[in-house]
Amino acid sequence: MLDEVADWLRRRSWTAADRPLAQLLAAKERTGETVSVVLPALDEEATVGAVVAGIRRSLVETVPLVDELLVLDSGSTDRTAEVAAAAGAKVIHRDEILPELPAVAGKGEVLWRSLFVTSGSIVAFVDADLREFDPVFVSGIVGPLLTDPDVAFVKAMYDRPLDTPGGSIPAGGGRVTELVARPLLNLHWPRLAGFVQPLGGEYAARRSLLERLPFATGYGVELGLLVDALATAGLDALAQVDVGERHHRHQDAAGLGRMSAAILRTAAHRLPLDPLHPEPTLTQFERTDAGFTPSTTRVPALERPPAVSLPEYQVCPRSS
Ligand SMILES: O=c1ccn([C@@H]2O[C@H](COP(=O)(O)OP(=O)(O)O)[C@@H](O)[C@H]2O)c(=O)[nH]1
Ligand SMILES: O=C(O)[C@@H](COP(=O)(O)O)O[C@H]1O[C@H](CO)[C@@H](O)[C@H](O)[C@H]1O
Repeated sequence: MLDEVADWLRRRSWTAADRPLAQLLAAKERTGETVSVVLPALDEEATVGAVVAGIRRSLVETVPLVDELLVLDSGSTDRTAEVAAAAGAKVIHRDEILPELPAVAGKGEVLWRSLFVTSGSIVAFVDADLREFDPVFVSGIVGPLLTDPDVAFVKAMYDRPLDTPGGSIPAGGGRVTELVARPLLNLHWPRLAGFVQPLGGEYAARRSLLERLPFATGYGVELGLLVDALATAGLDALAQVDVGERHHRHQDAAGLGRMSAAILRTAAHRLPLDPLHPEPTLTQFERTDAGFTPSTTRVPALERPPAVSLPEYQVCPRSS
């Protein structure tokens, strides 16, 4: 892990408890910041209501942390819109936004379009397929943006069990994160190796940053925004907050394959042109009593030349 990342982990990695709600409300009052929460939703009738109700009850009605709560309908064919509206969200269909620019399918498409129909100086994105949702997912990621003017982009970090019909497998979730995104970032953007959940769907940022970034229209949006936020705002403007444990609906291997392809394409579009690091490493994280503890291992990079290029190579007669 780069020294810069180890230092970043000490300065820009927090827990939600580090900023009590009262502190956030006072900061919001003082700074005049406004908060929009956006839920991208494609056929989420089973879960969107509880997520919306949780945010509305805790962060709109009980305390005025959230000023705008929007469900962006990504072309649902179920009752997502009705359920979300009944729970108290504003609901806008992607086709209602920029009709002269026909919408394409994808999560990133609706996150990008949400910027045209929201007004908060801070925008927080929250998946609509979350289960056991806790409003701290929102207050945790919004907190640093209210109290630290130097921070512009905040990712949630959490334990990610894999919930199966047979039970919950601790740390089994985040499969594309562990198999695709984390290796990609460590190899090509090692300054982002400190992010525990680089693909997490819960993150918040200043509008003044988001409006200057391109949005990959598909599942590459999280990786693209993280890489571009680093390039645009610098590592010190990025942060992460531990908000506990995340449960969500899991896709099958085929779905994760399509997601991985989108992420790899988004990364390929941004690959830095500088030479590959001669001794790359991979930093992974484990939840311990001290929080998310990093462990770094070397990535084998040595390649042997073709055998024929060595004089020692004699074409040995094939043994019968
Ligand atoms: O084309 C899409 C794909 C996904 N989503 C939403 O984006 C969030 C994350 O998508 P998903 O749950 O499929 O990703 P996963 O969490 O499985 O990686 C969910 O609220 C989806 O409803 C969306 O709005 N449009
Ligand atoms: O992190 C991951 O590996 C994937 C899949 O998670 P699971 O293996 O189903 O827990 O989930 C995330 O990735 C998507 C692409 O960035 C995001 O859009 C989702 O919000 C996030 O859940």
